[in-house]
Amino acid sequence: MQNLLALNWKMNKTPTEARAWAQELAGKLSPGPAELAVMAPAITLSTLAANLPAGVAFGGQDVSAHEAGAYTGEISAAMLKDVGATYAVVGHSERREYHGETDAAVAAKAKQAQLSGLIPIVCVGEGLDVRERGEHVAYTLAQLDGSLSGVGPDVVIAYEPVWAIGTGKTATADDAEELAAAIREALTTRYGSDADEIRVLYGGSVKPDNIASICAKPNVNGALVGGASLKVADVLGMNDALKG
Ligand SMILES: O=C[C@H](O)COP(=O)(O)O
Repeated sequence: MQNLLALNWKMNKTPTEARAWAQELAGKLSPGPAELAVMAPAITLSTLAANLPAGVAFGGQDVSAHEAGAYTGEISAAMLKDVGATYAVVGHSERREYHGETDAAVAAKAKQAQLSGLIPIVCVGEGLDVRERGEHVAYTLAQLDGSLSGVGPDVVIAYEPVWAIGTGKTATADDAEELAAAIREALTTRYGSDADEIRVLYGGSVKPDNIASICAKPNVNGALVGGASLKVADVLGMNDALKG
């Protein structure tokens, strides 16, 4: 399965900065080995559509659970699809923490994304307190179960331990694999053999110097990257590291 390098800019880059980033990438990227996808602020997506090199996908960082209508400030799945998006991140820990998103809300967003032909990237992962109690596997699988209620198998899962996000504390490759394997097993229970095609990403302080060992694990199929997605040099470094 081809690794997915999903680049989450979070609330960074104006459309002008996004254009410069995309043009720099277009000038320097050589094809493969990972699939690249930029999860960017919605206001930059048309600019990315016009400037990203061929083969580099993009998507939203969130999507509404509603199809259309009186939901001020929301972005619908159909809107993302119309500008050419392939993916939509749902249930990122920052949405769960700062916007109170529940597993049920995340599942509703993922379902709405799929109805418009987008692939949801469903994020799960435990906080430090849960990890220290040794309950990280059970916690994350319960979150996964609730977040996939009614969601079909055309999905990507991102395991992001919250304590490793933006902190410089990376989970070890073995930590990532422990959860990726548990997630794969849960996906197999839910989707049968379709689970073999579902990419399970790791996220949390991924950089050019640690991505290769993490993605070498059998159940890890790429990374969801925050801080190291902002500079083209780091993105090229991560992509090169996956060449092995
Ligand atoms: O979506 C990305 C994750 O939150 C990881 O962010 P980070 O690479 O800055 O730790």
